[in-house]
Order: sequence, then C-alpha cells, then structure tokens
Amino acid sequence: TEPMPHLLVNLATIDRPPLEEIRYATTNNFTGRQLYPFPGAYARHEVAAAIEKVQKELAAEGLGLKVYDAYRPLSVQQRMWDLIQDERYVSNPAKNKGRHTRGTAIDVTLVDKLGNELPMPTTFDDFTTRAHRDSKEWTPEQRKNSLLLEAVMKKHGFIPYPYEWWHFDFADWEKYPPLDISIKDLADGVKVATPVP
Ligand SMILES: C[C@@H](N)C(=O)N[C@H](C)C(=O)O
Ligand SMILES: [Zn+2]
Repeated sequence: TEPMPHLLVNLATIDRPPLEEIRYATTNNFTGRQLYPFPGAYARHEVAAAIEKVQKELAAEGLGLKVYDAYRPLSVQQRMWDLIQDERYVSNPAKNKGRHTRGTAIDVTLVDKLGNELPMPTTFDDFTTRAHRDSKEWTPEQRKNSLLLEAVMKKHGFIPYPYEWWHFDFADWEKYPPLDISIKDLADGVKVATPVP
C-alpha cells in the first residue's frame, strides 16, 4: 500500500480545545507502561470538527470535555490487546484492527470551567461492569452526568460504546482506514501514513 494523507488533526488546534490528560503518555494507565513518548490527542478532521461542535455546546453550560485518549497507533493497540484479551474492554486488532487506530474513537469525560471532572461512574479504564452503560450501580449524579455527555456526543455524530462510559466512536468508524503512524511523527508534522493492509 502507498502512503497517503492521514487526515489527522491535533485537537489542541481546534476552537475551544478540550482539556487533555493523555493517560497512555504516562505510566498512570492500566498497562503501568508509558505507551506514547509524549501527550498528543489527534483525530480525523471530521471527528475534530464534531468535537468543536460538542465543545461549543458544552461551553454554553459552563462545561467542556477532557480527553484521555484519541488516535492510537495500531502497534500500541496490539500491546494493549496482548495484556487484556477481553474484547469488551480492548479491541482485538486481529478482528477489527482497532477503533482508536482510525482516529475516530475518543475517550472523554466532562469538566467544569475550572477543569474539575464531574462525578462519573468509574475512573478511566475501569474494566468492570460498573463502567457499562447499562450498569444499575451508578448514583443518580453519575447517571445524570454520563447521560449528559452521551446526549451531546450523540447529537454530533458519535455512538456511545456499551462497555465503557468514556468511549465514543464516530459514526461509520469501520469505514475509516486503520493507521500505525506514531504520535512522534504526527507531532513532527509528518503528513502521510501507510494504511494498514
Ligand atoms: C483500552 C480502552 N481505553 C479502549 O480504548 N477500549 C476500546 C474498546 C478499544 O480498545 O478500542
Ligand atoms: Zn476508547
């Protein structure tokens, strides 16, 4: 396959950029390993445009998004799968080549004007049934906040993922090419990537 434009956009460059806490650029994640050399939240340009609309709408309520993860290289997805072979919580590259690998998935929570996270059902990457959207264990406040996040994301083209309250896929995500361009190459301004065959 020939290299082609990857069409990924740095979410820090959009209007009203979301807060970022890119957990896989730290050791504070379920792997205990730093998987990205430094933080970077990249998404397909269509997805970035939708996030801009979400941010505009949330700002009117004094709220915003905080991003835990966005685009993820396929090689990183493989490392995650090697650790947690549970398709509810980690995509199996052999089956679907990943969701985040296409720049169409985003892991987010809600923050107030000061950047404080609103109470949500679990912490990020809590791989238990409490993170499921049909969990009966949530408090009314956690449910309200989670449903608010879900509503604004759905309105702008995202599909809530059933097993993780923080994960959203852009509509038709399977139609976008999976990629393995590194976060470093993206930060260095490399504009082309080879789609994974
Ligand atoms: C690992 C977790 N944050 C995640 O992104 N899970 C989904 C299901 C995925 O790996 O695509
Ligand atoms: Zn996710």
